[in-house]
Amino acid sequence: MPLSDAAELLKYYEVYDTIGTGGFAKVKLGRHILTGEKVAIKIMEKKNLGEDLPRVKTEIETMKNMSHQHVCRLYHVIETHSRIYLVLEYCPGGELFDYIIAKAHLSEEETRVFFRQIVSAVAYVHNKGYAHRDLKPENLLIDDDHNLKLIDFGLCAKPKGGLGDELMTCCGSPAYAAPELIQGKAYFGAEADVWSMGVLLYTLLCGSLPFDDDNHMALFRKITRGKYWNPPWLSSDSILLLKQMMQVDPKRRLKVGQLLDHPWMMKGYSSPVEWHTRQPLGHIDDDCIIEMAVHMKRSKQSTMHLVSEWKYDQTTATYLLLLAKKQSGRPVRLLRYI
Ligand SMILES: COc1cc(O)cc(Nc2ccc(C(=O)Nc3ccccc3)c(OCCC[NH3+])c2)c1
Repeated sequence: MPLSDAAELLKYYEVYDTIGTGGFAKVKLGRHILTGEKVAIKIMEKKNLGEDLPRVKTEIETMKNMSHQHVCRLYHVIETHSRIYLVLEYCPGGELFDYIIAKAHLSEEETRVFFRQIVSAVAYVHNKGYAHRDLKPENLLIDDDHNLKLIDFGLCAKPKGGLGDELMTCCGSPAYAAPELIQGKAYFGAEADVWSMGVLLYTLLCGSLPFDDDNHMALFRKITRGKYWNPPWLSSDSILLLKQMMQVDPKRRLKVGQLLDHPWMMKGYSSPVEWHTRQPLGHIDDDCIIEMAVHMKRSKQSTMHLVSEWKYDQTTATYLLLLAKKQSGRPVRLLRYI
């Protein structure tokens, strides 16, 4: 990578090998020097983004508003002459997609643990007025506590008038796309996300896609028909929930609110899905502020003020990574000798 671009990144991070290459981005492993915390660094060449640049800007603004235990966290945005770097939460368990493949399919119990986390993340995103629109196992990563983190808000939308407004752009992966979306009809993002979650639930329980075909048109026909095979190992409760989520008519489809305490979701649990965030954006942790104040030789007050500006610069990254350290039970300490 050209020195000038990398120099800004290398001021704050050690950069290791590439762990993923996507459409117009690649993801490398990294380590934040000051806290020692591992991170994922999404690297995008501006020249390759072309007309997708506005979409990336949208994703960045969306992520700045997201702080939730099941949403991958954005720590730092570095824009240089030719690149945009996103420093993101480290999720060493890899993709849920690979996890399902490795186990053929998951038990109903294990699926329920994961699916409650997915519903928690999606309910939070919807409550913020966004629809994700690209829900699939590839966009759910497993962190080092074996919890799921929702990633990739590149296709998410925030309709001007809130989720009550209809969307038009057709996007996401066809196999997970709702019938109304692939028919080019005006659709509600929240309803389309519920369909995709139904497809996701099916892949977790069955280890395959409910609607699949190499031929695009054949796939579209299957989705609009809405008929799929239920493997013999599915419980009748699972079959019912899948049916309620993969309703071709979006008005007959389950709402996210009904998922939170759905009987299938409650089996073995005593409380509905907790979708509120455990790390509200406004809350500033005292221990982290004090450690930063000492390190920056600033007053606690001025450090608190600086962090509260949430510029997603080195200050934001240092604060959030110190907080991550504290939440993982590691000492709230910055490297002294620098
Ligand atoms: C909001 O979070 C986002 C947004 C986005 O646009 C992209 C990503 N992508 C990420 C984030 C983290 C990882 C990661 O930590 N992976 C990893 C780390 C250690 C071992 C194995 C995987 C990431 O990985 C991409 C490759 C996974 N196949 C992508 C997050």
